[in-house]
Amino acid sequence: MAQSTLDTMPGASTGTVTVTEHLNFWAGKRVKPRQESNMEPVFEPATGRVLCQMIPCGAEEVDEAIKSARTAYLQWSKLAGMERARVMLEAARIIREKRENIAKLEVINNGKSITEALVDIDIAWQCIEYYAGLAGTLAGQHIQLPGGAFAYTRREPLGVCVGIGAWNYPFQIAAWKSAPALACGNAMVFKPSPMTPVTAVILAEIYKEAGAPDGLFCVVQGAAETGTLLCHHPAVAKVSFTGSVPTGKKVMEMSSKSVKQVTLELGGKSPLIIFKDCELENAVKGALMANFLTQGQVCCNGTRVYVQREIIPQFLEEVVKRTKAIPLGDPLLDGTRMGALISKAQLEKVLGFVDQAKSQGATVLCGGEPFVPTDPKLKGGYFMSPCVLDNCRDDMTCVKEEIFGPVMSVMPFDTEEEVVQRANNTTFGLASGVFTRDISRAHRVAENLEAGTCFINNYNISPVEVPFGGYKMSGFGRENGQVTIEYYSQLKTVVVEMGDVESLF
Ligand SMILES: NC(=O)C1=CN([C@@H]2O[C@H](COP(=O)(O)OP(=O)(O)OC[C@H]3O[C@@H](n4cnc5c(N)ncnc54)[C@H](O)[C@@H]3O)[C@@H](O)[C@H]2O)C=CC1
Repeated sequence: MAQSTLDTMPGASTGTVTVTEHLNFWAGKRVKPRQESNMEPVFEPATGRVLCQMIPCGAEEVDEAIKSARTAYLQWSKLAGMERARVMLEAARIIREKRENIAKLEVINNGKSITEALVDIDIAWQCIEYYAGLAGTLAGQHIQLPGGAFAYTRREPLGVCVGIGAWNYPFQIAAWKSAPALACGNAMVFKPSPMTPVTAVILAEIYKEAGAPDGLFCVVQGAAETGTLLCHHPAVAKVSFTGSVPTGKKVMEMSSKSVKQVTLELGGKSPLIIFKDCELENAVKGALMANFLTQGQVCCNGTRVYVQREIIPQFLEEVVKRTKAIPLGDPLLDGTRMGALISKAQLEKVLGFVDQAKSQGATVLCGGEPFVPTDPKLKGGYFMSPCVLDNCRDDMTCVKEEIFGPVMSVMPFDTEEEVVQRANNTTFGLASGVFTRDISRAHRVAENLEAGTCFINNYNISPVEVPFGGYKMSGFGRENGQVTIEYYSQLKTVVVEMGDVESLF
């Protein structure tokens, strides 16, 4: 067998890798794409080189993948939870074994730093391990009825589920969606973002190696057209989507045609509120964690930073000092803490937001410019210096819209009541954060913020045991935590008569 790209990772460095293997996966193997004429180049963000070609799946291929998933589902759904758990635990073990190679390939395709990618891969196997633990606990209820009759409920899978992923956490999203799906007895067909096609197929290989039936986790490549085929397919029971609000709305609309269940993880413009009684150093660290992970391309980022007026000077001084010190450059080097944005278009879009902020009256305290590393191989990369904007107002575009880049907007506030009202004045509601030493205030603010998550005295930690998802236009349904079992299963009621039928007729 030819050496896989993953096996070449130990010696790989930025600018050296080309992926030529097939990136579709169903019926237990990688599948050659049919329509090479529609291929699109995929770039390595740190260099701007072509990493591979993404060749979208058409209707026949989507149909084949779904049929293959359906076959696997019929077998997998009949296993006991503990039997499914065994396969999933083995998959988690294999990911742990290959974590460094998977993380490296993720960096080459996504541009984030290796330090972060390793965390992403760890969260991926932890998620699979967590749901493996829950697989054996799925159970129904027994309900006694008059005359010895009784009913019981069974928690059953939905069938073939579709996962549609974004490019910011390619491998982790595939794990977050497949782990609860598989634990409940479903099969999944996953479509990664066309910009990050290379690691989901590795997860498919790992599930197979772990003993999953052929077809249990399939990967189809493609963009909007392939996504549309998946959302319209009559044999699909559920779509779990991560991405932008406009696409999420389309997914919901398409899924409604055949009444498919939907989970939507959409964007955000989350508020981070810093009170003057906070522990300032932690608040500063929290603000950096809330804004600069994955070059700021994180849906739950706390990009509207509200700081109580009295501490604004100290806060800004410290935040700017630390932002300027973020090591930016080759994402595969251990010391790097910020890599390249996903694409040239994304870089230009983010720089455009900074220009617009300036024209609307914001002050750039640092960054916000294209960054050209000294290493010649990175000259074509999509780097920008992380940016802190001061003198922002709630009506500015940079404060209202999701930028999806390393841009923090800072605004003063005076009172708790005022800041909570301003924080909630958005159509989004994914996350929020508060820094204060006053515990009553912390819990009161958490209660009053309209968001799916509120971090108290920290930001952007996402343990797999904890539910994650949005309020308002940030979506619905949850990922992670016990509750997600409910989004990948359905309840059947079985009513049992022990006596004679009392017929009215
Ligand atoms: N909140 C989040 O987690 C994310 C937000 N975004 C935001 O969205 C912007 C655009 O990024 P995109 O990757 O283009 O996001 P997108 O929402 O268009 O794409 C997300 C996924 O949906 C698929 N898709 C696109 N059109 C579809 C359709 N009609 N039917 C089914 N699937 C479809 C894409 O191929 C991709 O796999 C970013 O600049 C960012 O602001 C992007 C990614 C993640």
